Amino acid sequence: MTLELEQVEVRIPIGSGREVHALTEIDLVAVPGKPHFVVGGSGSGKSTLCSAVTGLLPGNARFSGTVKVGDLAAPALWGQRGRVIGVVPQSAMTCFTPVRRLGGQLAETVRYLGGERGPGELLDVVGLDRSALAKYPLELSGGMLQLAAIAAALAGDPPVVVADEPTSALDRQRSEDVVQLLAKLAADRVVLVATHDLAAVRSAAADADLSVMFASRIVETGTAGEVFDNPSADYTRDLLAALPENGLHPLPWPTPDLIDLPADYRYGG
Ligand SMILES: Nc1ncnc2c1ncn2[C@@H]1O[C@H](COP(=O)(O)OP(=O)(O)OP(=O)(O)O)[C@@H](O)[C@H]1O
Repeated sequence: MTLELEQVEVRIPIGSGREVHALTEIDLVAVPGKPHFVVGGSGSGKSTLCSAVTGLLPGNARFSGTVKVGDLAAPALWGQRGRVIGVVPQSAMTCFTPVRRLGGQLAETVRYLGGERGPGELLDVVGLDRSALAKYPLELSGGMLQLAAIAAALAGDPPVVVADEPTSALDRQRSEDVVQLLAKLAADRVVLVATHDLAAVRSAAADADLSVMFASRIVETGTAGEVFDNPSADYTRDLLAALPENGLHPLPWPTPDLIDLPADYRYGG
């Protein structure tokens, strides 16, 4: 099953007739077999794109366009969160209650979603030792907790998994481990990952698909290796040059806030 976005737009009213142009003319196709990463600067729209897929947009957001998995399109798709779309949150801490052991929480999630794999099998899939089942969330490290959150996202056997900044609380090595795990999980399901962590994508998943966002639009899509070695958009070139390992050159053009953004706004003015 394929995840497809066609001409998706999201506008968020902020009062006095003004609105944030959070997503504009988004076309994206993510397929099983390789992960699809979405990268871009802060405020470019990565999280909103994830939310447009998972149905977790702000209540007052105006959505238009098509988001579908196979024949199931939003908004009906959004009602199948957990079963058709598994969600890995930015902070793993927010998806578990601190007062119950991990095993019970995972078992309850599996039961609720009607999943076929039990908590132990789910931990096997993400490479977390089964001893974690007897622990409280606060007894697990940040990296272990993020793996547990990925296990929870798989509890309903969804054909699509969406992860919004799954490495933002992790150090370099743990980030690469998580990106590698998500790439592995993409072998037989769609995996869409929003991240600012270009370095982790580069080192862990060079044959992944990559979309680059700037100011609410996707400005470039290709395989990660191609985009890193031969970027076609000016914004991608400048973003890569701004990485610490490339000399930390600041972006020469400003990043706009997205309030009432003119329709013809493009990087470089
Ligand atoms: N609930 C909201 N109300 C108003 N504006 C919002 C809301 N949520 C997001 N935005 C705005 O939408 C735009 C896109 O935000 P989004 O969080 O999707 O970007 P991002 O690329 O994920 O950024 P970051 O990497 O900083 O998380 C930003 O201008 C943001 O301020």
